Amino acid sequence: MYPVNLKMKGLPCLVIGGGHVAVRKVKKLLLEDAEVTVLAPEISPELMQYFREKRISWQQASYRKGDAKGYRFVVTACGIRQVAEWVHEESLLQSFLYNAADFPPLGNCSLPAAFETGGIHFAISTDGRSPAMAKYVKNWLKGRIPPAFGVWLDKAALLREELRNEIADSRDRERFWHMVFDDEIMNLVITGKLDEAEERVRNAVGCFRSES
Ligand SMILES: C[C@@]1(CC(=O)O)c2cc3[nH]c(cc4nc(cc5[nH]c(cc(n2)[C@H]1CCC(=O)O)[C@@](C)(CC(=O)O)[C@@H]5CCC(=O)O)C(CC(=O)O)=C4CCC(=O)O)c(CCC(=O)O)c3CC(=O)O
Ligand SMILES: NC(=O)C1=CN([C@@H]2O[C@H](COP(=O)(O)OP(=O)(O)OC[C@H]3O[C@@H](n4cnc5c(N)ncnc54)[C@H](O)[C@@H]3O)[C@@H](O)[C@H]2O)C=CC1
Repeated sequence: MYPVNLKMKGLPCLVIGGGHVAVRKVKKLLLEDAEVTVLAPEISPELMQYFREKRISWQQASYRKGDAKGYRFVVTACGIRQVAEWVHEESLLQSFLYNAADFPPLGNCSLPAAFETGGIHFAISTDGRSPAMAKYVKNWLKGRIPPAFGVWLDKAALLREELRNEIADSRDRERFWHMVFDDEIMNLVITGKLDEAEERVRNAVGCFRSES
């Protein structure tokens, strides 16, 4: 498994099937501003609502061989093996990403249980062995990420831009960031002593600047 973050904005995506699994995949794609087409003879009320609001296109049909052509990300969620086999063959010929939600071994990628908090993205996968466990671990982790992490990320991102020019050497920058994210400073962050943590970082910046 090779984790990767995909930019989906405007990407033509096809979801085959219109039941509850399709709804979950469509929702995630819409959150990323993908261009979504659903292909199914019947769709659930939730998808019908998206269709009426023009947030998705709907091809009211059963899948025919070749229908995936032109799409960059394709999901099968109709539970029909023949359809998944066709899409599998097409994914090999046309190199699109294929999430086989109904027959996972035929696809070339899967979706993790994911969440974002304070600008930090988490993705949990069990490599298809127990999606329910991935969901549980997601919720377990969600409740354990200190809100201060998000505040600290904002500070770190600003400092990172600032220091790119101020600490000339890339190795020094690397050493600096390892120091910022050590347990001592992060424990200050976690216990809400953000001002103290920031002061330590700023002092350290001073040292690095005078060294370089
Ligand atoms: C391989 C994979 C392919 C893919 O869909 O990408 C896949 C496959 C299958 N899932 C099935 C069942 C369930 N899936 C869920 C839920 C989720 N499934 C998701 C991902 C994945 N599911 C990929 C691997 C993820 C990993 O590596 O762990 C999540 C994480 C992400 C998402 O879908 O967006 C999302 C949680 C979202 C969240 O909350 O964040 C639940 C629980 C529920 O719905 O509450 C159940 C019932 C309980 C159970 O079976 O565990 C079945 C039918 C099995 C059968 O017939 O019995 C198959 C097909 C099969 O296994 O053959
Ligand atoms: N990956 C995942 O997270 C999960 C996957 N599954 C699997 O996903 C599949 C779908 O599950 P549900 O959404 O609950 O099913 P469902 O029965 O609610 O929906 C099936 C949909 O496929 C459409 N359909 C039927 N034949 C079609 C065809 N030839 N071409 C295009 N669309 C067609 C139907 O009109 C319907 O909209 C099942 O195989 C199930 O085992 C189930 C749970 C979770």
